[in-house]
Amino acid sequence: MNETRLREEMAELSRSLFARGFSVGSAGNISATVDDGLLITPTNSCLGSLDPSRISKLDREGRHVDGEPPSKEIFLHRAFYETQPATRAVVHLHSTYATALSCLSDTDPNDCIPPITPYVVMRVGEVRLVPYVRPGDARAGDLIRALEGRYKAVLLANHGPVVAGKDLRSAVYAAEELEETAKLVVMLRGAPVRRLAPAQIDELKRTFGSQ
Ligand SMILES: O=C(CO)COP(=O)(O)O
Ligand SMILES: [Zn+2]
Repeated sequence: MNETRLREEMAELSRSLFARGFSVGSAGNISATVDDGLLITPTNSCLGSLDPSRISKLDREGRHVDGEPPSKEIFLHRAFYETQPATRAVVHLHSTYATALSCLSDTDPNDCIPPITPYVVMRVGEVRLVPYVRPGDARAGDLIRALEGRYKAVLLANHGPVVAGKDLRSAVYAAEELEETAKLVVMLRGAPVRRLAPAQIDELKRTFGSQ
């Protein structure tokens, strides 16, 4: 996909997320790689009304070369690209239910989202909790790098989800799947939930791979 089309797709998918309440105000940020660097939503921008031509562009060394100033979470996004060669897009939201799980003190930090449906296994996988740092703190990048690329999705404690994908649409769909599964997890709190069995999870991985 060429850069012009990718900019348009970033604005379209962002608008769709905003329209459905996955992001409010100026919360959240989205990035995707291009041949000579990466595109990322401008800091303090509203995902509901991005101007494709004003999306920030950084070169391969991380220098701001075009558009408005980049999201302050650029460290977070770059850490995913640095540790996951197949990742081409990263989506960070403050979507309600995933953020709720990121605030609950009894969320298992190694297994924030249990494998309760096939699609969360196929699109998201295991989700790790990343300790709290303030929004825009470069240490978020260090915390992601310490995971050595093992997780496609994480929850930032008391903040929200971050999801990586092989392209922009995959990352957005995975972020939506994560949010809807988080909603189920919150709805089912206290109820005797049946997780998918390890053999069922293996079958999904064998059949569908990592999509
Ligand atoms: O979600 C956000 C911070 O965590 C929004 O920050 P930016 O507006 O700088 O992208
Ligand atoms: Zn945020």
